[in-house]
Amino acid sequence: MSSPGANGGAAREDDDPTGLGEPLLTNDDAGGGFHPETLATVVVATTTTAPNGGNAKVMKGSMKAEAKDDRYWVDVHREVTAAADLENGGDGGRPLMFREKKVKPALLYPYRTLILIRLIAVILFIGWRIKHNNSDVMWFWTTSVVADVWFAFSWLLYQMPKFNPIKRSPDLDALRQYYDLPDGDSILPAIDVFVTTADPIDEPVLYTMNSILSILAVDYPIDRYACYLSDDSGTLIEYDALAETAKFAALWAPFCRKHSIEPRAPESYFQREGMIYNGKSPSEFINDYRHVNVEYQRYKARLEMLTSTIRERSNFYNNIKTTKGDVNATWMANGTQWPGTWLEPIDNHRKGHHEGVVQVVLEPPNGGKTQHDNIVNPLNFDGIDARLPMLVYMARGKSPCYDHNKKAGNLNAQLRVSALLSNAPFVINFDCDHYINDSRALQAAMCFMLDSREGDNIAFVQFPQRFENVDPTDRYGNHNRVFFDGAMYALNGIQGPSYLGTGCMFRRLALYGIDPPRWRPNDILVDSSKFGNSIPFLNSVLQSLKQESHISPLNLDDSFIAEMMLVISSSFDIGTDWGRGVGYIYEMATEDMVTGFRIHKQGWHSMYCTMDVDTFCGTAPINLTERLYQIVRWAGGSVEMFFSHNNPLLAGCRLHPMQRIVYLNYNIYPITSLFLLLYALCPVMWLLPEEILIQRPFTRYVVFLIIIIALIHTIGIMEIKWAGTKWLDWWRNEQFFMIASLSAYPTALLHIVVKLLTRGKGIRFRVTSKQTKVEDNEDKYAEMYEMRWVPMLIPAMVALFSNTMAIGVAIGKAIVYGGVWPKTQRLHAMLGLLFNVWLMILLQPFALALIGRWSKKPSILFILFPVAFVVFALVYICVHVFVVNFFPSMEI
Ligand SMILES: O=c1ccn([C@@H]2O[C@H](COP(=O)(O)OP(=O)(O)O[C@H]3O[C@H](CO)[C@@H](O)[C@H](O)[C@H]3O)[C@@H](O)[C@H]2O)c(=O)[nH]1
Ligand SMILES: [Mn+2]
Repeated sequence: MSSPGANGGAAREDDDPTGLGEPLLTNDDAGGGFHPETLATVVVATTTTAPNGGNAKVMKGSMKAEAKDDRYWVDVHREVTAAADLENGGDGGRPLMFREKKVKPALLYPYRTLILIRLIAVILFIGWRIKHNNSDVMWFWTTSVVADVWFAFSWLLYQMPKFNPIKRSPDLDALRQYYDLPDGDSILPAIDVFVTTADPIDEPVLYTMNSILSILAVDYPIDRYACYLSDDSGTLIEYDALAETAKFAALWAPFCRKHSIEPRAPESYFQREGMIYNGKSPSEFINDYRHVNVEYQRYKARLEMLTSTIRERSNFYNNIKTTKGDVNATWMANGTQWPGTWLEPIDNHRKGHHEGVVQVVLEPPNGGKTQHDNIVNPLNFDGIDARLPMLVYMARGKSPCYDHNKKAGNLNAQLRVSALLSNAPFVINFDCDHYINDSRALQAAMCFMLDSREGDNIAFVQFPQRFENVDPTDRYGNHNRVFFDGAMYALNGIQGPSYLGTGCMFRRLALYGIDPPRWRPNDILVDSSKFGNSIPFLNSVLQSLKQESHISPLNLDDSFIAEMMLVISSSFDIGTDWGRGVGYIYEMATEDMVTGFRIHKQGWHSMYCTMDVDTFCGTAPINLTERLYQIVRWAGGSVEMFFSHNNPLLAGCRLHPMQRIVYLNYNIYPITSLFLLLYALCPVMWLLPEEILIQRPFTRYVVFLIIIIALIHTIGIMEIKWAGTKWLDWWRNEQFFMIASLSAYPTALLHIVVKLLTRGKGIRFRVTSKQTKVEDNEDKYAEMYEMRWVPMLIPAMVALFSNTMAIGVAIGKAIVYGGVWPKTQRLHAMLGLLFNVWLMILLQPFALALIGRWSKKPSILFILFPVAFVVFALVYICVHVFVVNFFPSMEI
């Protein structure tokens, strides 16, 4: 295993810090050999000028990240005897490789009790409302009681599965002990790593390549994993970029291994400041760093030039190789025509209509230490493994006649190509904008897959999604911690987390629709009606069943290439089980949730893995409209699932009852928005001349509401304690639920209704726009301040506007009538306003979005809103005076 320890042993331990001109560290330890583990804290930081003119802060000390606040968790000790282990399907000799924690009883029991208390309070409340069916508007009363019943029901579905949260973390030492051989080799199983990209413009190549670099430099036996990039645009840019990346990786990967660099995505690495040096060659570090940084800048420049490089090259070849009048082809560097999309698109060479492409960019390492004999490395990589894993570019074939099934189709094509080339028993997939932030990631996932207790029953190991481009106040709730931590820890205590689309390692067999060991029949049908018509692929499935894999020297002869073209052709899936019972599931806007569901319903388990350092990191849409589009897709996909054969109510008995409730909750939560929409428009009642009350006695009603809302918040506060999130995360979640309820959720529901009525297509997968390059001086969050108008924003606009107006009118009315209103009416007005203000606070991020660049100072709302209230109050008073004088019979 190429762990830092393994490499470092052979690396030179030259600690002389003076070579840098300034002392790097002043610690007694330094003289007698540097032991990073023993240095508790950062020692001394020094600043050297990096070649690009920026400053590279270098620190030395322990990388041991401080353990996150574990005050609310206790260890679960599960002693596993060899016999029990065998019973569980283990091999009796394998160690336990992950640790489990559960919430401390001192927090867990009060938490559960409060949930029960709230449930009772809600039942009493609804009972009370039904008993006192006194309202000024009967239809509204009825609707609101139905709404309250719905709220209670959906909240219960949401809260119930959280009765037993579990936190799991990998034990990497145990893994090393068992899988590292004394000679430095390793017997870890093979992994196929997938990256998907849809387009080089919408998804900047630099992000994708950073993701690839982080994979090529990951800490896993180099000959035991392979990396596949599947490019849905089929452009030569992605392929050439990958070739450039392979060249740069020959420098980057050994540099990372030598100096234990984290993270191993260079763009993020070079941007981060104050990193702690944890490698074993500090004296060579600054020099190496400078060199690699210069090379990285050059590599980036080459990536940026790619379009023009390809254009010039193509012009050259078109001039010499084709006669006038011929179409202008796009040419590869080796002088052959690119089979995919061309710069000047024509039929068969345009996006959505082209042949499949598979190009092996890096062959599997041959076992020797030098893979790139032709590349002379100027740095001293003695004793460092400078090899790179196998790297493959692919683009599936596309034709206008067939549905491509978006990301799911892309991943399935990757599954098949990798089956032919490497057929690893485990696969892990990444979105192109997510990279490995902790190089131990793949080992971490393995700790779960190979654990002797439950390993064999685990279909997938999901890691949290973390984002690095989000503004510090997380205005649009992008971090989604309530979901990624709260909800996922909770699922960990049942059958396991749902699949979240990226950063998830699968057992290949589970993706193939094979049952977990407990339920696996003796003879499994592997035939073409299920898996498609390719004999080599069917053979690979049989091999997988025997847990065999091969990353061996490739024999890319014509028949093999033809076979690869077959399995990625646009029609290969037709008439097979792909996208239904096999692979990632089609026909849903969110392939992730439904794929996870399909696997869970077969009885497989999944695990949620968290580490001290964020394992993976990605980007999120920080523009409100983009964010809402994403929500429409997620919500739409969740509801769509209910109306498909993947309805959780129809799933067999292998699905845990609580897990069923979890999926049911995913299916129905967007419906809640319809009732919220209704309540949000209530303030319009202020515009009516008379006092209108939904429920009488109104004061008691509001008191009930306050108690129930306060209980939600108290439960929320307890939840953030065990989930380890911040109060702001939770609050943003509340706010964003309201905003989405007035925009994205109803839109998603509308889509589904139209789909069901017209039997048409569902919500399309609109690729989330990625932040394009930000110039140094430019505002990093410029995207956030940009308002993009779309019809889906209308309900939220109306709610915000009518609330503002209602508060203004209410103030006007209080001024006009305040003196004559009876005391109870004054109280009612106060309580009603409380509701308005509450809604406004929830809609605050939306209000900020509306004012665009002005929202750079969010406190401006404290001026804008009062001004609006005063204006509306004045308008009301004027209208009132006008009406009183000229239309005395009217009342307003
Ligand atoms: O036709 C397509 C469309 C998308 N993708 C890829 O799918 C990934 C995710 O797309 P993105 O637009 O970034 O979606 P997000 O909203 O950011 O993705 C979230 O939501 C998706 C489900 O809706 C999950 O699949 C993702 O993992 C999850 O991060 C990217 O790598 C794309 O390249 C394709 O390969 N082909
Ligand atoms: Mn994304």
